Amino acid sequence: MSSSPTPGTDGHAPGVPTELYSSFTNSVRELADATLRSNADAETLARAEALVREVTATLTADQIPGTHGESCPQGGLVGSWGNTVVGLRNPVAIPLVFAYETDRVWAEFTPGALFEGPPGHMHGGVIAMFLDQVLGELAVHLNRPGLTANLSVDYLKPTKLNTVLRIEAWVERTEGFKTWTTGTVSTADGTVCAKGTGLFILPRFLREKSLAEITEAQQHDATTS
Ligand SMILES: CCCCC/C=C\C/C=C\C/C=C\C/C=C/CCCC(=O)SCCNC(=O)CCNC(=O)[C@H](O)C(C)(C)COP(=O)(O)OP(=O)(O)OC[C@H]1O[C@@H](n2cnc3c(N)ncnc32)[C@H](O)[C@@H]1OP(=O)(O)O
Repeated sequence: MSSSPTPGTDGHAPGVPTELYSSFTNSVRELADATLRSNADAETLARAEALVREVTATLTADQIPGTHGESCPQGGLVGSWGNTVVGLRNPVAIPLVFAYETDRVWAEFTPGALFEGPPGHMHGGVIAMFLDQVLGELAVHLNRPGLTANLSVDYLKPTKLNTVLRIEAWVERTEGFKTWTTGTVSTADGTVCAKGTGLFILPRFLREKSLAEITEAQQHDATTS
C-alpha cells in the first residue's frame, strides 16, 4: 500500500474540501463516544469491530507519513489539523474553537464521557491540556508565540461533564521573549472550576528571527484568528 509523501500544496488530497474532513472527523468522534457507551451485545460488537477494521484498512491505504505538523512545516491551517485540542482532523480533539478579542481568547465547549476522570467529571490532565492550549493561543494571538516552559493549575471545583464550560485566557505580564498568561475554566453561572497560569518562551533558535519568520514556523492556524 502506498503512502503519499506530503499533502498537496494546500494540504488537501485531490478534491477533498475542508468541510468533508471536518464532518468525517466529527463522525469518528461520535464513533468514539458510541464505542465508549454502547450497550450492544457480543454479536453486534463483533460485527461493528469488523466494519471498523474495514474502514481503518481503507483509510490507512493512503496516508501522510508522520504528523500534519511535520508534513506542513509552514504551519497554517494544515499544520494545526493534528493539534490534540483544536485539530480539525484530529478525532481526539473536541475541537475547541476559539474567539479572539483584543487581549483575550475564549471558547465554549461541552465535554462528554470521553473526557472523564472522577465519575461524571472532567479529567484533571485534560483540563490542564485545554488550559495549556488557550494560554498558548493567547500568546500567539498577541504576536508573542512561545513554547510552554511552565504550566501551573489550581483545581478549585470538580468540573462536571455534559455541561457548557467556558475557557478563557488573558495576559498577566510580558518580559522580552517571555509571556505569562492566566486562564480559567468556568461554568455558565460563572463558577471557576480551574485556574491556570503559563509561561511561554520563544525558543532560543527562534529569537533571532523576524516575527514573520516565527509566524511561519509556529504550528498556528492563522485562519481561526
Ligand atoms: C519545536 C519548535 C516550534 C517552534 C514554534 C514556536 C512557538 C509557537 C508554539 C506554539 C504555538 C501554537 C499554538 C499555541 C497553542 C499551543 C499551546 C501548547 C504549547 C505546547 O504544548 S509547547 C510543548 C511543551 N513545551 C515544550 O516542549 C518546551 C520544552 N522546553 C524548551 O524547548 C525550552 O526549555 C524553552 C524553549 C522553554 C526554553 O529554552 P531556551 O533555550 O529558549 O531557554 P534559555 O535556557 O535560553 O533561557 C531563556 C530564559 O528563560 C528562562 N527559562 C527557561 N526555561 C524556564 C522555565 N521552565 N521556567 C522559568 N524560566 C525558564 C531562563 O531562566 C532564561 O531567563 P533569563 O533570560 O531571565 O536568564
